[in-house]
Amino acid sequence: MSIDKKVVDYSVYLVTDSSLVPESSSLVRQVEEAIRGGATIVQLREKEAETRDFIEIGKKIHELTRKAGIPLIINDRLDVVLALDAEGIHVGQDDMDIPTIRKHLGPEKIIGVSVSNIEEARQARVDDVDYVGIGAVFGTQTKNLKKSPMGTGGVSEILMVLNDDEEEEQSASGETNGNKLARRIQSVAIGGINQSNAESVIKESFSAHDHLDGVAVVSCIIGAEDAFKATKQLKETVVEALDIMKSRTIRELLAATTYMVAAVAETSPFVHHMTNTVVTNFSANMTITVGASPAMSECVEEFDDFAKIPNSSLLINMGTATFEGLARFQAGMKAYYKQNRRVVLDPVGAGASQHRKNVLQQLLELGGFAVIKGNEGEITAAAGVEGAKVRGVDSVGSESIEKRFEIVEKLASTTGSVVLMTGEEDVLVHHDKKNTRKLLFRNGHEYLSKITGSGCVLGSLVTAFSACFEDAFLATGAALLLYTIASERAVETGRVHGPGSFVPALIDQIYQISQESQNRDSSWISRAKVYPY
Ligand SMILES: Nc1ncnc2c1ncn2[C@@H]1O[C@H](COP(=O)(O)OP(=O)(O)OP(=O)(O)O)[C@@H](O)[C@H]1O
Ligand SMILES: Cc1ncsc1CCO
Repeated sequence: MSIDKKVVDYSVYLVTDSSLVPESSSLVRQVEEAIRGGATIVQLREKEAETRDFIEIGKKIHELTRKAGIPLIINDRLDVVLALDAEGIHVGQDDMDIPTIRKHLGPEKIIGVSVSNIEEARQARVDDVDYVGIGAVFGTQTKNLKKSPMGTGGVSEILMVLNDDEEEEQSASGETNGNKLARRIQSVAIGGINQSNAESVIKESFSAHDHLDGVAVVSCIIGAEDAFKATKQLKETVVEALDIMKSRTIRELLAATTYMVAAVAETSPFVHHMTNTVVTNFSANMTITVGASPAMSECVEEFDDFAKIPNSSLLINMGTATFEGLARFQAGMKAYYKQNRRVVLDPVGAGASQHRKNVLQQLLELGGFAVIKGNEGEITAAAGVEGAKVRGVDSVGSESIEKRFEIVEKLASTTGSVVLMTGEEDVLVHHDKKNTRKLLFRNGHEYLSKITGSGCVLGSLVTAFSACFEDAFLATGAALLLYTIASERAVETGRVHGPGSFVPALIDQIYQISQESQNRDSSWISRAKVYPY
């Protein structure tokens, strides 16, 4: 059975090294077990082997890979590839040049090359290889490194150029270079990767427009007493992490978040709050903490002036809305829309009483909200879905994830707004003409549900962020990540003994993350638990 190289799965890329095989096993046995455990591609790398031995062992391993329908790649030796009719070759920077190899192997064979910097990645693109091995990510016992490990940051930099169409056009300088990418170059990271760091390697190694396709490993499988179990465990981790990072939306969000947090502090948007009487002080403090500028006002006479302030935005929070309050909300919305400003709605307590339902109905009729955010009960009521489980301003009880997405999508499609449903897990959806983006977030500490106004102050952050960025979906996601990751870090300071001491620690951590982001330190974002849906 021949293997179509266009559909090869690079997720668990096994590289052999017979010197690492445990005494109780053999290389063939380790590879067999690895394939059974889920290895998706095998590279035979036997630097020390004589040609005859290399071919002998290659035949046995090729039999295994053929049976499993996965490719066998040969390290460096074109003659061995030809002798075995293997599926491809992997070469280093000092080995035979790619055009010569391609001439001998033809278009159907897989050619991979090791790259360790941006120039080599650009060259790999020009040479039209099928995949690159990016490394070494970490120090490794299986190879004497000539260069220092690049870390996941180095992998990201390479992924920034590897499949960048704009770069491709620039490098072609207006001419057709004949090598224009017809397809994506696949990529695996290599060097010191194992079961315990594979997830973070994949999650940290991304750029907004590209991601890894797998990890290449040697010792953690070849040297394992139980190669089947070792591979199975690695595969589960890798598949889950790749699923997340293949989502362009997630990559865009993660790549943008630190920048957005810094930019909010640097541009200091004005956040006009028409909010409830319970949370005014908390909301004002939280707004200041991210570097934005709050003002609480219900005075219709000054709305036009406020709306004209550069980078202004309006938050309407229905928490203690009266009938007279409704008219003020409407006046506020009109003043801000007149200046083309963003308005965010937090329909606090929607569904709790007939009065709130009426107020909400009229606000939605005027519409135009950049973002609508609320807890499950509130968003369910706003979506017009029967059975919202509420008690006053609290949401009680939870539907299945599927049902929650259904509700959020309904509100997002009827209003055109970005919709965020909060809770232990947060659901974020936006429908626009081009596409629908849907994400599930799992950060946040339980103490957020033990204090009043945790949703309301998140509304302040969402409003500040959406004042600064055209893409209100990413702005909302960034504000949510900042807030929920800060809540986790707050508790980890060791200074939190309950909900009371949690609040100041939360404010401190939001401030801290904002400072880190302004210093271009984005390491905090690797805590993000965000999933495609
Ligand atoms: N059990 C939990 N574990 C982790 N995070 C939570 C939990 N409950 C809520 N959160 C987080 O708390 C924030 C507020 O969400 P929540 O749904 O509690 O808002 P709310 O009910 O509108 O709050 P309030 O009405 O008090 O302002 C969100 O960021 C959410 O992710
Ligand atoms: C407790 C409460 N009541 C009206 S608004 C509010 C703040 C939390 O939503």
